[in-house]
Amino acid sequence: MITLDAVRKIFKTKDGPVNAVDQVDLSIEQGEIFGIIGYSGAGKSTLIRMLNMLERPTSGSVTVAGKDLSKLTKAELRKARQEISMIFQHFNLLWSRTVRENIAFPLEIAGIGKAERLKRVDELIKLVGLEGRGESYPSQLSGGQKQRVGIARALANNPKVLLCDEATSALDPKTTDSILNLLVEINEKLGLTIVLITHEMHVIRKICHRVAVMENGRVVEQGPVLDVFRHPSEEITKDFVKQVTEPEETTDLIKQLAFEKPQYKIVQLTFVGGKAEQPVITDVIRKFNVQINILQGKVSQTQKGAYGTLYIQLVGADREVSEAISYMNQQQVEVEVVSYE
Ligand SMILES: Nc1ncnc2c1ncn2[C@@H]1O[C@H](COP(=O)(O)OP(=O)(O)OP(=O)(O)O)[C@@H](O)[C@H]1O
Repeated sequence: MITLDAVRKIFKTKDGPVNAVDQVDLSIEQGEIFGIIGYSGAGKSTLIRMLNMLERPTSGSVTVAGKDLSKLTKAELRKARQEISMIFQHFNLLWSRTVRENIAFPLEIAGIGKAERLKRVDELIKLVGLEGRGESYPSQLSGGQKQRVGIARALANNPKVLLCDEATSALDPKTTDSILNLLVEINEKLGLTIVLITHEMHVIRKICHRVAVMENGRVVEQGPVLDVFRHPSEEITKDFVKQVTEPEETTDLIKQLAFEKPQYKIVQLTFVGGKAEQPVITDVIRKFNVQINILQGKVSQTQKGAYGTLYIQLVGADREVSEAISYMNQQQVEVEVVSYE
């Protein structure tokens, strides 16, 4: 559905050229929810804005639904943009228009007649769960409701692709969850391709099928979400994965234990599915003369199944502990001895 081939964007500034996006290749399938994660300044906004030519690449090509966007005339681009909608962190609603009028706006621009417009607005209001709020003004809505208007407006002309620019970053965790659930619902119901940018790994974890990690304008790692969670290869990806799997308190506790009792090993077990770790722990206790203290455990749900981490402390003689670790290494879990030097 979307192909980026050697895409670069260089901004000319008074301080010299800025390489915002540097030789990015990406391929996003139809019907996929694809996440791009990176810290501030990594080039995410610039990249997503090139997917609808709000920003033109300095070189390389962006193909969406079979069309090379940089080769389109102005009129063709306007038409193509009806198929590539966007929602924003700060909603970008028209404040003097009601919810219904905001949603109707792109339909007016597309020249849709009044009767059809009214019918379509009713459908969209229902789709995003805003029944009864059609006559309200944006200033009378909560953040989550405003984003629902943004989504309804973006869907008005039946786009093929929805671009989400930090769409939940201004929302509290509960509202974020409800908007993410709505995006999944739309993806499944309409078969819409969704590309989102974020700096929050739990957004990726919760709704994305695949993820690309950006750093200094480049995509440094990409893959199915569950694979990236299990085997992050770059340091930056490991940091993002920790946002979800390793709360700060755990890090502090582990550091303290490692300092106080350096002779005991602390091990992180990673497993896919909810039950995999249970037999391993029982087996280790039965087979080896070690005591196991469970420090922290967490199971996170992704679009493609559950992913869990468990931190344990192994207490026992060196040899028994090493043998227990080798044994765990041979089981259906990934094992990493944690150290904080
Ligand atoms: N219009 C512009 N002119 C000059 N430099 C720009 C422009 N837009 C972005 N940049 C620069 O390009 C780099 C990437 O910025 P970009 O906004 O794409 O990153 P980001 O990952 O989206 O970060 P953030 O989430 O903070 O917006 C930054 O160094 C930024 O200063």
